[in-house]
Amino acid sequence: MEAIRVQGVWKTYGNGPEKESILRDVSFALEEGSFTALTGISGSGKTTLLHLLAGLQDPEAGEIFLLGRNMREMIKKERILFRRRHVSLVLQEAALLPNLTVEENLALPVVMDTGRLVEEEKLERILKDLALAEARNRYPAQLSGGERQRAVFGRALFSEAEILLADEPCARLDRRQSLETVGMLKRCAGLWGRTVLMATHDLDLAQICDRILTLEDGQIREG
Ligand SMILES: Nc1ncnc2c1ncn2[C@@H]1O[C@H](COP(=O)(O)OP(=O)(O)OP(=O)(O)O)[C@@H](O)[C@H]1O
Repeated sequence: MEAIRVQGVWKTYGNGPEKESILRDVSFALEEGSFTALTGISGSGKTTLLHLLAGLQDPEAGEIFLLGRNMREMIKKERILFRRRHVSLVLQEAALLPNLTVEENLALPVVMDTGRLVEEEKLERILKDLALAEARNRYPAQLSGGERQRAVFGRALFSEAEILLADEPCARLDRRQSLETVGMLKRCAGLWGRTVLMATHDLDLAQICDRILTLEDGQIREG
């Protein structure tokens, strides 16, 4: 099944002569469980596209289907709740709460949101799969950049959102950490059956993914 379908999407910024269409009739689909890189030069619209998928912005034209549901056909409240449950925008490491340990950072948002008790078994598995078991009781300031990035991803996995959108997750990591992190994200996404779209300007990192989509002149192309 398709996790994401984008059909004829347009996004324009500015007014009058300043008006510029960043996305022009963009269409593509991502299969469930796939790990895709979204590449393109700076300013090509990668972040804009992720924000449209996450619902932080709306397209002027076109349709966005998530898990088979057309976002345009939902009323606003329903759309917000749907995205909150099914889509996670994996932000940078800074998004971790500094006064909480790794395991608290992973589990607390879900516990607070749903009122459910922490599912210990699931927590253990995620900590293990992301090589964070030893770091579970440490605070974000006591982690390496790679560990922090994995913890942010772990939180998204714990949330059960089927769709993970990551914007330059390795921006602050060095080469070795970046390659390791993306390799781990890919394995984890596969193990946990999540659909991941990762924006990156780094072509070496993109090569690790199952598929590469490139934004160029407002259009998307394969490879
Ligand atoms: N809110 C906004 N208002 C006006 N222009 C915007 C806005 N957001 C983005 N832009 C412009 O749209 C273009 C695409 O920006 P976007 O951030 O999506 O690109 P990107 O591919 O993610 O770039 P980078 O790799 O540098 O992060 C840029 O030219 C940017 O200046």
